[in-house]
Amino acid sequence: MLEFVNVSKSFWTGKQRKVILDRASFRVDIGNSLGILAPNGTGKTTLINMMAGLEKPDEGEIHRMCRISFPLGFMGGLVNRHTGRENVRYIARLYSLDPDYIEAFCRWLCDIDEYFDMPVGTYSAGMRARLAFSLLLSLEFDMYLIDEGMPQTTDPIFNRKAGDLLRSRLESTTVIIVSHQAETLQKFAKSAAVLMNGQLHMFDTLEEAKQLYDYETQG
Ligand SMILES: Nc1ncnc2c1ncn2[C@@H]1O[C@H](COP(=O)(O)OP(=O)(O)OP(=O)(O)O)[C@@H](O)[C@H]1O
Repeated sequence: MLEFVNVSKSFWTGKQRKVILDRASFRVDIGNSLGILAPNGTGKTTLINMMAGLEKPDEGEIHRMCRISFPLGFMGGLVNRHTGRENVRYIARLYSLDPDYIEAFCRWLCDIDEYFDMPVGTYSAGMRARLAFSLLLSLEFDMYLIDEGMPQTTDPIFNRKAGDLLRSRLESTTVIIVSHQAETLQKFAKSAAVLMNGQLHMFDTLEEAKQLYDYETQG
């Protein structure tokens, strides 16, 4: 279970206060995958980062009662001066998992040959994305956080291999996915919400959420 209790978050831009959440309270239960609709620039990434613990709220409490993933596509956990192998073994130990298994899985999935044993700082953007994505798939979480659909690398073979794995994983787990369009949420969301005016408005179905979202964004 993931719970926000009276959480506020805003940014001061130098001219105005940009409010993302204003004393918002909601909870997401395991088994009830949630799709969150929000227009661009309203705080989707900030919200997902707060869920993951990457960003702190200004006020309020966030309770994480299960294993919550880092956001899909997040690469901040990789250390440039360490090799891919060192990075994934280190993270395996952080999660109390078998480093040999995690290394073998990531080596197989990201398929970057000798670069796996070279510092991550030498990788292309696509290689980094493949390593981060492989790492996420090698770890087991109770809830997966996804910002705007599946991240795509430019490698079609990797996309197919990793996409199939991700889809089968997500079908049997709990997903929180944020997007500015309902179609992206359709496949996974059991319930839905709209992020608006600092609040997360919860609905039982995506259709209901979409009605409010369309009304607010299209008039
Ligand atoms: N550190 C920061 N300082 C000031 N403003 C910020 C900061 N981080 C985010 N913002 C602003 O807060 C708002 C929400 O940002 P966020 O990236 O969460 O939105 P988003 O919905 O994910 O955007 P997009 O759809 O464009 O990716 C934006 O207006 C952004 O410019």
